[in-house]
Amino acid sequence: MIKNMTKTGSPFDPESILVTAAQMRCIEQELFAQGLPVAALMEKVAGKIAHRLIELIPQGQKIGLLVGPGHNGADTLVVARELWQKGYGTTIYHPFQHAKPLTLAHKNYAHYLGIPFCENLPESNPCDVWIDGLFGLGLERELSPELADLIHTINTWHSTVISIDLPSGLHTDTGQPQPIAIRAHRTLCLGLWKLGLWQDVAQDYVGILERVDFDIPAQAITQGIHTSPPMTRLTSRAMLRALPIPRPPVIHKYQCGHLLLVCGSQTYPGAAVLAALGARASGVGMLTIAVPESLKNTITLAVPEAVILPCPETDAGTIAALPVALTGYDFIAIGPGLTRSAQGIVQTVFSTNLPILCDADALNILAPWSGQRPGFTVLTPHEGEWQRLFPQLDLTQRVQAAQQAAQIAHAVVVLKGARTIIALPDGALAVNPASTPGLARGGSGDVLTGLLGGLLAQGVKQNRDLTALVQAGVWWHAQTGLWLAKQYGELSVHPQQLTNDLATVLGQLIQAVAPGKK
Ligand SMILES: NC(=O)C1=CN([C@@H]2O[C@H](COP(=O)(O)OP(=O)(O)OC[C@H]3O[C@@H](n4cnc5c(N)ncnc54)[C@H](O)[C@@H]3O)[C@@H](O)[C@H]2O)[C@@H](O)CC1
Ligand SMILES: Nc1ncnc2c1ncn2[C@@H]1O[C@H](COP(=O)(O)OP(=O)(O)O)[C@@H](O)[C@H]1O
Ligand SMILES: [K+]
Repeated sequence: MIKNMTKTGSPFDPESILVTAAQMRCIEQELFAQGLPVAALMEKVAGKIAHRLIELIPQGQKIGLLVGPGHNGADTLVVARELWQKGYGTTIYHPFQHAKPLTLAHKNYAHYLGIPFCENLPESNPCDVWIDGLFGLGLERELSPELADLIHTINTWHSTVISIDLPSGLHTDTGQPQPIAIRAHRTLCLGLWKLGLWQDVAQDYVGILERVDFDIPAQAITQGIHTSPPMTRLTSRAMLRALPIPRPPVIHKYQCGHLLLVCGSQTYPGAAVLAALGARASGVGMLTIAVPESLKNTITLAVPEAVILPCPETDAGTIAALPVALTGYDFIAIGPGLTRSAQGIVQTVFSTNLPILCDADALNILAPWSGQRPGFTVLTPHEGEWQRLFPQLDLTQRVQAAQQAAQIAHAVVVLKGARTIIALPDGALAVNPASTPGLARGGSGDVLTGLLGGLLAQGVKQNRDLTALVQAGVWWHAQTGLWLAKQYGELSVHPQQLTNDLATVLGQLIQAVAPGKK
């Protein structure tokens, strides 16, 4: 019996929680309802922001502070006061006629202190650093042309911009600019990570992402998020609870899972090799690879430990049929390099109730998606495959689209990209927060398919949390790319290199989080 789909990420590790604007508001309201004065929270939060800014900004730098009408602006006024009193040259830009009472109070006090105010931006950039406190999670409509203009000007000045909570103009939940947004060098996100900051579209705006923790009590977090399926951000701590899959001293290879990979064609023999090498890196106990019979030698040379299933092939060199019954395998991964003419075997595998992962051409053959299958199913589309699979789901809202697809297909949907999203049928969502554009090349996904297939074969055999392994595999794959990019540059992240380094990089990742652990 396959273990129920559950989520990783401790419920109270703030680093792993993603919230919408509405959830953050709910959490804040709980704090205020339980007696924490709004102004007290603001002082605490803004004090922490100011402390961080003093670490980041050398004395003597001229600082411009963009102050909005709400509490994002109020935070920034408190920061302006603290920086001013520490001797920084600060100027406040507050192009608003109205403001919330607390914002007004801090504005009056800043005037009383003699901090210079300006209504409008000057022609040329007067500051070394800008603090962006125009809007945070309260942005509720498109920016007016005047405000869009102001943001455009700041962006054209290319000076250092540090955004408070979110880059102003960015939608808190979708990460979409409304219609423009500050391009920050660094974003100091307050309290809990906002969902929008981790979307592909936001990556051009957020810069370096830091979270300013302000000790939100666990019960307030629970109260704010318990009514919706959890949304988590994959953290090393959580992922290393699932990886590496424990391997007791007395174990034999079949207890480490048996994966069947159905892949390859004469057109794409390499996809089968890369997927097989990805599976090897996963530690799977037994690997059987079904390929067109003409590829048998190629695969054997590349992956001598694999059992090859030479399949009858079409004139075009694609798999015509599977020569055996699909029994004895713990998991099946199908797709890499099949070409779209392998409909027969995709339907054969799909119509079983076995646990499977569909990638690449298996997805193209199953597109557009219809129906559900009883077995545990993982789909790993990139945006191109997505458009064929779920043409009705709007990809500009990646989060909602992934959640809807997971429910429609009753599958774990891995929507790959710069920030890969993993959605579950129950609506739970996880985002992989770090990767490298070095992975944006053909073959990276084939490696991921093999890696996930191998992990899931082990997971099924040992009755582990399969969705935790999908998340951990996505994280591991991206972290290995990131490690290579940092060590040797982005061009070093080619798929073969990835397969060579997955296992050793996992060892490094473990050492970084838990020195001494094997
Ligand atoms: N946990 C947190 O996130 C905390 C949040 N705080 C700050 O409070 C912020 C949220 O404060 P608010 O709810 O006041 O929201 P904002 O400060 O983000 O701005 C909302 C204000 O801007 C106006 N507004 C919204 N969209 C507009 C548009 N397109 N054009 C012109 N005006 C627009 C609204 O009418 C409202 O007055 C957070 O982002 C954060 O900076 C802090 O007070 C402390 C804790
Ligand atoms: N810009 C990017 N930044 C980080 N990771 C990326 C980026 N583009 C793609 N990736 C990752 O690289 C892999 C590409 O997979 P895929 O598109 O399926 O490759 P292929 O099908 O050619 O093997 C995915 O894991 C994806 O998350
Ligand atoms: K902001």
